[in-house]
Amino acid sequence: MIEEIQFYEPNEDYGYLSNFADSPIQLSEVIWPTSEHYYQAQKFTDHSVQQKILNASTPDEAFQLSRKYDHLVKSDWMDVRHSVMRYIVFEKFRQNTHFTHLLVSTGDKLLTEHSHKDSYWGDGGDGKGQNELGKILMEVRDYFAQQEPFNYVHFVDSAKLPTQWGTFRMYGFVEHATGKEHLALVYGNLNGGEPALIRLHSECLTGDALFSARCDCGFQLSRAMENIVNAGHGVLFYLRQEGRGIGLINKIRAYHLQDNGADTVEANEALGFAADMRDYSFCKGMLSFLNIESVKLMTNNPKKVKALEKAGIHISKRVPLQEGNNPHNHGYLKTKASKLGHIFDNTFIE
Ligand SMILES: Nc1nc2c(ncn2[C@@H]2O[C@H](COP(=O)(O)OP(=O)(O)OP(=O)(O)O)[C@@H](O)[C@H]2O)c(=O)[nH]1
Ligand SMILES: [Zn+2]
Repeated sequence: MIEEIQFYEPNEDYGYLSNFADSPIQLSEVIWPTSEHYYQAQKFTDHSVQQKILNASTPDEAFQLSRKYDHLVKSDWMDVRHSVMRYIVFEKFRQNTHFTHLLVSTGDKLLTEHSHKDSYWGDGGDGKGQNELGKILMEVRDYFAQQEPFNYVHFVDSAKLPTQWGTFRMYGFVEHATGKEHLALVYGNLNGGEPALIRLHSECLTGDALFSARCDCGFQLSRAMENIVNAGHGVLFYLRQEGRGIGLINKIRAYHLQDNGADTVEANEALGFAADMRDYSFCKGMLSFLNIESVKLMTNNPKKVKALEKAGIHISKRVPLQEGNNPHNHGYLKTKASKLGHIFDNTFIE
């Protein structure tokens, strides 16, 4: 495992850590294009110089301008520059939360600005520099790693997932509280402005992978993915909540009780579990990572709607997902309606 992350150019790996990364920061009425613009402008008391730097078209130009006016740098700059840098790096991550998720996902790795030109903010290229910018970034990371929604999950990696309907981008997250590995299958562009069509799909190995007809999960999973592709954009969150949170082996024990006449709620309770053990709060971390605030939610389960609303997500619409009714799961569906509050059209389960 890499223990050190070296960064420098904004367009390279981990470029978001650079002060040159495109990350608008609003301070009172002013929007600074990057933390570099702000940092360079603070060297001067002359307002016209500050304006020129603010309006620089690139962080590089902002840097060059501060060199051009070097003779006007305020006398106490060397005393205050470190606190200016810490302030603006904190604000950059406070206001650009996707970067914050990425920063937190670096875990406890050493962050080093690998700069041949700067042995104060960087490592001097030979590793002997002070790396003060890296130290600030690690401080900021430790702070946000304790804050919601960054403390729920951390992003690890993503990859293409071609399917029969279309190619999704699969994002892998690890839930801090349980260590469980959850997925977000993203399709299309989520930044189009309209609410994303999403599904919170609880893992059901028997239904999702073993073609079980005793529940509706597998039928719902395929339909949900097809709906997302047809909609042009959306996310299927695949949540490791097997057995409504009791796990696969306990679900088999519950099925065994159901084979002997118990219903899906009675079976859970006979095993000492609540009817539904799932908690969706960690989804807040994945939704925030993807910058999702308003959704159309494919579900028949009002509890999921409430869970997302509690997480501060706006549900613009609940989209029913009534699939796979068959003689083997008819009783199960009726119990979900009568005991777990699921909403089905009469035509679906009568
Ligand atoms: N304990 C238990 N879990 C079950 C049973 N049947 C399916 N599951 C699990 O229930 C979860 C799916 O939940 P459902 O209640 O079917 O549907 P839902 O996800 O709450 O609601 P929808 O979003 O409308 O699908 C999966 O984790 C399944 O493994 C059962 O009889 N007992
Ligand atoms: Zn199932």
